[in-house]
Amino acid sequence: MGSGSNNDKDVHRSPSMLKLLGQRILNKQSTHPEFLSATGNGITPLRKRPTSPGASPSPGHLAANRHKSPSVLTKRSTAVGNMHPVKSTASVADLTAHNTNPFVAERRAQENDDADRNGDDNDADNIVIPSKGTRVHRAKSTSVKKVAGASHTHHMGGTTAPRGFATHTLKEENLVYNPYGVNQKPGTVFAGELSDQNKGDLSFYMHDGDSSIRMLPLPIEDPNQYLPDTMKQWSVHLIDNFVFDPDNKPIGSGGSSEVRKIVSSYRKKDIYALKKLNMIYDETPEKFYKRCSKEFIIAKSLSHNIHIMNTFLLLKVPTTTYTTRGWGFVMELGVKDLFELIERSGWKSVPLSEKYCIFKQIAEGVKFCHENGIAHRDLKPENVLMSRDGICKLTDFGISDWCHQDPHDFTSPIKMCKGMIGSPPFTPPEVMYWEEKKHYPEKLQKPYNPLAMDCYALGILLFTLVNNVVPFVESCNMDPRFREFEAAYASYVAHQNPHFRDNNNYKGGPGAEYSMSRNFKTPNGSRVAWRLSDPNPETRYTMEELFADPWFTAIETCVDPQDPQTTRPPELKNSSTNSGANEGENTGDDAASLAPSGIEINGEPAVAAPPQEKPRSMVEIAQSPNLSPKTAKPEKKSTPDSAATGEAKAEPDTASDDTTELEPETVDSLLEKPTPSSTIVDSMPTAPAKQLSGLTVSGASSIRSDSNTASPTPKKKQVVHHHLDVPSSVMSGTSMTLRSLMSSH
Ligand SMILES: Nc1ncnc2c1ncn2[C@@H]1O[C@H](COP(=O)(O)OP(=O)(O)OP(=O)(O)O)[C@@H](O)[C@H]1O
Repeated sequence: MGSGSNNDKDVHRSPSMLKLLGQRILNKQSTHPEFLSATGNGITPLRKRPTSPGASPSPGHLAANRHKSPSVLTKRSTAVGNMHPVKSTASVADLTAHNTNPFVAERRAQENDDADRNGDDNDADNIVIPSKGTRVHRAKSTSVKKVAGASHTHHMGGTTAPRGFATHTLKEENLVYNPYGVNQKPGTVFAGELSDQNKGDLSFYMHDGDSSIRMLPLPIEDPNQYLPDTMKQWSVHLIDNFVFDPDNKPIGSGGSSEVRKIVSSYRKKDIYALKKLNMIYDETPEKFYKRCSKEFIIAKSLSHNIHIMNTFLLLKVPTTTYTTRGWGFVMELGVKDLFELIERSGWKSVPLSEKYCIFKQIAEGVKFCHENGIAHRDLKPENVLMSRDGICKLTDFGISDWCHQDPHDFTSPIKMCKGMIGSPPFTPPEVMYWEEKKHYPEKLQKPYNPLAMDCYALGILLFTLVNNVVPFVESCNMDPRFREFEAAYASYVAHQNPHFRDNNNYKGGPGAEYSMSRNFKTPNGSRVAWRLSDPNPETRYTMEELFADPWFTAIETCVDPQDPQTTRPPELKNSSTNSGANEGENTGDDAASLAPSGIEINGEPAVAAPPQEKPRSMVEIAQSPNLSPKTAKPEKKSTPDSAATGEAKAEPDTASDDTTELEPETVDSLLEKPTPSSTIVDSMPTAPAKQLSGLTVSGASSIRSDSNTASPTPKKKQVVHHHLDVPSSVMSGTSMTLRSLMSSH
């Protein structure tokens, strides 16, 4: 970016910039540096970008705002005035279009029809690329028109695209009260379809069975119906073995989920994250189940690597004070995500060696995904979680996909993708061409390699880690900053380093005269970032090339990628579904004897004695809802005390103390029954919350030095870096703001 330095100068001295700063400071919109964005002035703030079509240009990086509905964020950001209208991140609608789950047989003929109509963006019938290396596109015989049509499937079928999707700035959107606090996206009934007469009528939200309501109809499906045999679960109800954390605040939220802490009913120190999944747009329940089960299958199949967030269970979540009924993942609990670290003012002072360590850990996670036939497709700081011992772990496989034409055969060719997915600017230009709103000529919309997409995101992540800001808002030539980058790239290769893109050429990359390279301090790090962010996917670094790069291989990390996962899998003692599953057949009262075969958690059998019987499906239960007296309940209800000590078997519904043990209960009634918060709180241990709150506070003490509360046999990691020790000095907001802006590029 030859002109980059001049531009940078202008940025730093621009009177309009100072004026803008003054306005912002006076308006007290925020004292945080990244809140002060400047369009076109070369400063691109880091903003949380949910993978969502309704993603607003939100100041979503502020912790306080992160749990609020996008509607609120949109309003706020509009008020901020000059903030970039950050365009849509990948469409949540894409999630539905990408929900092909090879493990689920088509359940309805109608569903088949739907799939055909929508097309599958992942279909790559005649598009072949060798798994290794050459990145050759052989154009499909499909007409351009058809390809373009396929892109519409990413937006819920073109004309049926939800309102709000095409208008990312959502100017017309009304602020709508969301009684659940769940992350309803603009374009759903809450923002787009709510008729006037319904506004303000809270009962409207509580209705069930109306297709426009984002609530699953009863009965909630049994997750086992959607899982392959090897992943079938003995227990499928959250309340069988977990309780909500008394704190009960969401710890994160995304375009289609809300994340809360839950605790094992038996071990108060075993704290997990519950990713409660929400329906999106006009998604049908069937599509919701397929989408979520696909995400779970991918996440779980990858949960054997230290750099992947461990996902344990896919469970039915009841309606409680804090959640609506549905499905949720039980996951390893992260302390914070990488976005939260980068947004801290102290991030700029984090030594490069630590940033490179984080980068390498992320790359290890990506490599593991690819080696296991999965493309992540939505890499960004928000989707990198930090464990309590400071290890980086990839999460959110919501738009991930099997990347080989035969998902089970990793030697089969790479399955090329079509359509807009991902989160700008981490989405590469070849994918951005599919963004409908950009109106790129259809001839530019070529099938793309999802692995190259991940490599590009890694490059932008490296730039972001090193420069403390994203390099541009979107990786497309409609973004002036990206245009500069692209031009600088071409110029550098043409005039300064003609062999830059050659294999095994490890000459240094662009130097300090390029603003994006200035903070690397080494042309070798710059080389890796530029090679990964190559706008041309044909010459972009592959993972193999990255892992062969001498600078990259020399990066010291604080964890060995071969280390085992450290989070203890949740203990399961109770299974309310299966306790009635085999009535009349099962002779044993022992819960373990009811477990289906093949259940594994973290590679280990969930129960000792797998039985032969199939778990009873929700359909079967719905047809014959009474539970067998013999197997209906554990023999004893747990008391708060016994739950805390882990001595007694858990009782799923601690509120129903006066219910007789043998009283027939339907799954519907279990799901319908709200869990009174007071009861939950009573039965909750208090220690974990305290310990966790200590962990989340930034400060001098290292997270590593804290005891590992999740694992009974914590593996002591070698302390090399303290990734979680990033101070946030917001106290002198104004000066910090100015200083940050002046030095950010
Ligand atoms: N296991 C976890 N532990 C702690 N926090 C988590 C966990 N999983 C997710 N989070 C938090 O919740 C946020 C949203 O999670 P996630 O990205 O998985 O949801 P999503 O709905 O798929 O989001 P997106 O809009 O990116 O698709 C994350 O950025 C993170 O801050």
